[in-house]
Amino acid sequence: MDKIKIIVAGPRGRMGLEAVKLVHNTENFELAAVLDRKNNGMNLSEIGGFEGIHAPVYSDLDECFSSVDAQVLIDLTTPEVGMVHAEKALEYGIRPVVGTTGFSKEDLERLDSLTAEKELGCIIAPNFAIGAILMMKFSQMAAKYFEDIEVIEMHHDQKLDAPSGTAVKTAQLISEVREDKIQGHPSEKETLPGARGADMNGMRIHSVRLPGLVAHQQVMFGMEGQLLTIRHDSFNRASFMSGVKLAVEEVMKIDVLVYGLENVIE
Ligand SMILES: NC(=O)C1=CN([C@@H]2O[C@H](COP(=O)(O)OP(=O)(O)OC[C@H]3O[C@@H](n4cnc5c(N)ncnc54)[C@H](OP(=O)(O)O)[C@@H]3O)[C@@H](O)[C@H]2O)C=CC1
Ligand SMILES: O=C(O)C1=N[C@H](C(=O)O)C[C@H](O)C1
Repeated sequence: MDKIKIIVAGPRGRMGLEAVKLVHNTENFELAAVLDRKNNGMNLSEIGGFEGIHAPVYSDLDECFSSVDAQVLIDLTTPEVGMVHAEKALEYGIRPVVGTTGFSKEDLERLDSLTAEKELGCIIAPNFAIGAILMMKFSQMAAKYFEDIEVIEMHHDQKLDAPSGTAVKTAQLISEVREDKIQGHPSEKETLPGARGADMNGMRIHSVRLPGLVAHQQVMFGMEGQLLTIRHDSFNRASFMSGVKLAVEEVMKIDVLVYGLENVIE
């Protein structure tokens, strides 16, 4: 079987480093190149932490996509850059697997029409960890029975976007089965702005940022006399990698945009 040739964008990042290792260590994957805003023209193996992993480093998108023979781009950067990378990749016939979070509704719509136009698969996965996907699915199940819901997502303090992509996706999945409802006391007043968190269709989302954390979320469902809490914890970035592998394999089989790995996992 031919190997899937992959470009990783953001290789020096926390997730990018793990993704490079995953591609390097997976039998049917080949690391074709990396996209890095620094180190243009170097070989990845010359950069600290990547000894023995050989791949050309590009900083220019067009140069990279036009000269490298690749089928998949794994993007783990920032929302602004990730969107440019994904659009450009599709233009060059490369299928994006995007773990980067913080994309807007308009970004997703744009990628949806671009994938349709190009007839190429694209996967946007706010969370690659199987446990997190189950946490989201279980939350959607629970929301059929509990209408009062608060999401608490907790991350390391270097995270750029809030709320997390996972929290947004969780609230979207819940909104598919829950009637919009304003929660709390009808006359409640925030004496400190933001105290009640972000509001999505009446649900509240709270973002905690602390050093030492990796990625954690609990969804709390309240009802008279009872509380259901559904929680997931990622203690390291390796927890996301089986999902990245699955997404790369799946994106080769589809010709549409898939938003969320729950649509791929049975
Ligand atoms: N889907 C999932 O399961 C997961 C998704 N994520 C998401 O993945 C993304 C990356 O997270 P993480 O690895 O922790 O972040 P890091 O900050 O560790 O890595 C981001 C990388 O992007 C690069 N980058 C930043 N700005 C630019 C730019 N303008 N041009 C090119 N490259 C750029 C950085 O390069 P430099 O070092 O030069 O700044 C860095 O290598 C985030 O959006 C995060 O939310 C994270 C974990 C799991
Ligand atoms: O930035 C992170 O770390 C993470 N980002 C994703 C998100 O925003 O949900 C996935 C995971 O929570 C880790």
